[in-house]
Amino acid sequence: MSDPAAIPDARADAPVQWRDWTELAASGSIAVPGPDDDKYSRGVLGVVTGSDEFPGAAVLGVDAAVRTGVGMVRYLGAARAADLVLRRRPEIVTAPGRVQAWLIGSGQSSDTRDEETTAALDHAIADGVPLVVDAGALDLVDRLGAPAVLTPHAGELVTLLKRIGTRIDRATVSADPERWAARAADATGHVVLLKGRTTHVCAPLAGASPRVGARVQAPSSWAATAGSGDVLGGIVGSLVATHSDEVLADPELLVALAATGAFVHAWAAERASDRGPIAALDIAEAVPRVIARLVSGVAD
Ligand SMILES: NC(=O)C1=CN([C@@H]2O[C@H](COP(=O)(O)OP(=O)(O)OC[C@H]3O[C@@H](n4cnc5c(N)ncnc54)[C@H](OP(=O)(O)O)[C@@H]3O)[C@@H](O)[C@H]2O)[C@@H](O)CC1
Ligand SMILES: Nc1ncnc2c1ncn2[C@@H]1O[C@H](COP(=O)(O)OP(=O)(O)O)[C@@H](O)[C@H]1O
Repeated sequence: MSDPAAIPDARADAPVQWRDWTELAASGSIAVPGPDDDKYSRGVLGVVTGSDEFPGAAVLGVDAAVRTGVGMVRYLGAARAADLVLRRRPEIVTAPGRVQAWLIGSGQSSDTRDEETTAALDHAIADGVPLVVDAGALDLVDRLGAPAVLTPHAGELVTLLKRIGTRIDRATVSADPERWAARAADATGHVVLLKGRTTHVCAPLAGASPRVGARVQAPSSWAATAGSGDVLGGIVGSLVATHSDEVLADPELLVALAATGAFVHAWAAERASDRGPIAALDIAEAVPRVIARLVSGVAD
């Protein structure tokens, strides 16, 4: 149970203007390549995800990122995961080099992080480009200097808040996700995307109040399947990499990009599902059709 006495109230519950994220809103966050573009100008996503324990998460995130429209993905995570990523996606580059954004943490655990992964995460955090921080990298939140989106599920949000002295449980988060997503954004100073049937994206308080939050309602719950969040990480990572300069100029843009990622994920799940069960990779496979509809504005 939550312990109200443990909740610091100084900046608590500053107002948020919640906006339901629509197809029209999402269509504004898709970068369409032009005649002068090449793979680098479109944006490169650096990825440090997966581990010997959870190599599949790396495959899922990378596959989703490629299908969301990034110019290139550099995968710089664990060796076993890299083999699997290349088997699924020969387009991926495993050589180090410049990137426009990083996706870190999916399929990792801070408890079992090896030296190689630690070094790769250190590099990503020091790189100065925007980050998408998932699962097993959320413990690094205090070290993030560049603009970042944190992508916890309710359990991970509980852990995030515990680190700043707020002791609540998962049920408390689920009962009032708007409040706790906003609280986590303020506590960390980063945009927070709290996953669920309704996904809440909230910016930290920075000057003007109320700040903007975005809500994405999934049309069904078939996306609640293992690895689905790893796919979401790849989608959001791709959107951030393709808008890196804009994010560095205005970090609040991460709210629109993250909400668009959640929108694309929810509707890709819907398309893949056709009212039946789906696997996480099915969601990734349906992403291009959802993006095509967003950029054409035409229903098929
Ligand atoms: N293919 C891949 O590579 C995949 C990789 N993945 C990666 O795995 C990492 C861990 O992420 P996660 O969210 O699954 O675990 P975590 O946040 O520790 O929460 C665990 C909570 O769940 C609960 N719980 C467990 N079993 C339960 C049960 N049968 N029935 C009911 N409850 C059960 C458990 O409760 P407990 O057993 O302690 O009571 C605890 O509260 C992460 O890096 C992610 O990216 C995933 O995306 C999956 C696909
Ligand atoms: N009941 C639900 N209805 C629709 N989508 C859901 C539901 N529960 C979770 N999701 C979505 O599924 C994904 C689950 O992510 P996560 O919990 O990180 O799973 P995993 O770690 O297995 O990848 C998120 O995108 C979340 O928004």
